[in-house]
Amino acid sequence: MRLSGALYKKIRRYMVGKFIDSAKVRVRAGNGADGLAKFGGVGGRGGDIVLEATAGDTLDAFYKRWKKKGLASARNGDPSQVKRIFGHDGEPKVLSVPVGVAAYARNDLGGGVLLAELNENRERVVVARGGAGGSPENDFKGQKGESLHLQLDLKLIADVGLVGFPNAGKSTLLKAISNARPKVADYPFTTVRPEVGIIEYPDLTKVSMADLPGLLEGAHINRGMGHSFLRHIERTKLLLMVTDVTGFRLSPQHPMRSCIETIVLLIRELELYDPTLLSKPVMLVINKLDQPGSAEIFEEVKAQVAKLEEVFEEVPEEVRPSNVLQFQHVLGMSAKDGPAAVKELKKLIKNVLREQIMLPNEDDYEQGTV
Ligand SMILES: Nc1nc2c(ncn2[C@@H]2O[C@H](COP(=O)(O)OP(=O)(O)OP(=O)(O)O)[C@@H](O)[C@H]2O)c(=O)[nH]1
Repeated sequence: MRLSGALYKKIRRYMVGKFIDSAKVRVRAGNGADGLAKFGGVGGRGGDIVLEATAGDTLDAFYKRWKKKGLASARNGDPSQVKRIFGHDGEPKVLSVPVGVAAYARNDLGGGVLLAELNENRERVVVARGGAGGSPENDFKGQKGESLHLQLDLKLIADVGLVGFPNAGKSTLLKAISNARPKVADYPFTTVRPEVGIIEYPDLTKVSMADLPGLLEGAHINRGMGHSFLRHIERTKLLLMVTDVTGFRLSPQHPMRSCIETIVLLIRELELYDPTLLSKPVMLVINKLDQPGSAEIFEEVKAQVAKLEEVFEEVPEEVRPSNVLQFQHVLGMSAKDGPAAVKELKKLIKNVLREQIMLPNEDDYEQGTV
């Protein structure tokens, strides 16, 4: 096998998409207003900072809304006056965030404390409390509102993570197998943000599957979308490697990779990013079997992946993965043919996950720390 050539050649800029799965903003809740001691008047309470999950909202939009200002603040309470003895409370500030966000209060050491996770549309959470109004309890002195550095992380926890080079058919597969309706187009990087679909089974089992943007050679060094989404793979229970039976070529300036080469390169990328990733169960889907001549290639590749150590021996040292991977299943299909074509895959996914259920769930965020 020839794998030399410009392996880490520069990727054309316009092809490199971006998605934001983490955003920061400073928040300041309103201060409580002073009370009027002489008449026993109570000052208004400061407004809270509230996060509200909105389906369809994105962290990109949140980032754009707040990046310039950098600070979101709620209104202070109104003081108690002779005319209005109970001062009005300050309006809360409601910040719209995407569903699936985890909110952390950052500390000076760069760590953070988990404040809340918003997993339902319209779910609301107060992240900074407005100060109490001045009253006999506090000597009629309005209290300061809380302020903190807020970090929002898009928490993508899916059971299954689809990985593969661009254009392998991951979005098409997700569409065929789940309720997700991702955008599919005939050019690389259609998937610019992880899309999650739910696979439903007749026995009501539900399995979530995330389509992660196409991996690139060099993703481990943050090429393409690199780390930003490899991070999400860490939290999945099962990896589904999707390859195009006809191979992959990023552009005419890049070398053509055969199907088996893309498999080796994918293993290498995942391993270089985090060797423990490959201790998860991995299934291999060889897609686009409707292409002419693909049946023979499929049989050949199937035989090769059964003896990966022999394939690795032929690979130049600089791209050779260190560990031989054992795929749980190797499946050929044409995702384009829709749900019937992925029936078998659907069954296998459930079986593999069933076997894994005995394992501890390492995927969740550790409560309280980031
Ligand atoms: N012939 C054939 N084409 C397919 C099949 N599956 C997907 N395609 C086509 O391949 C192209 C890429 O499919 P996508 O599903 O967008 O691929 P992807 O892996 O999600 O791509 P990225 O978003 O770039 O990572 C589209 O034109 C699909 O119609 C298949 O089974 N057979």
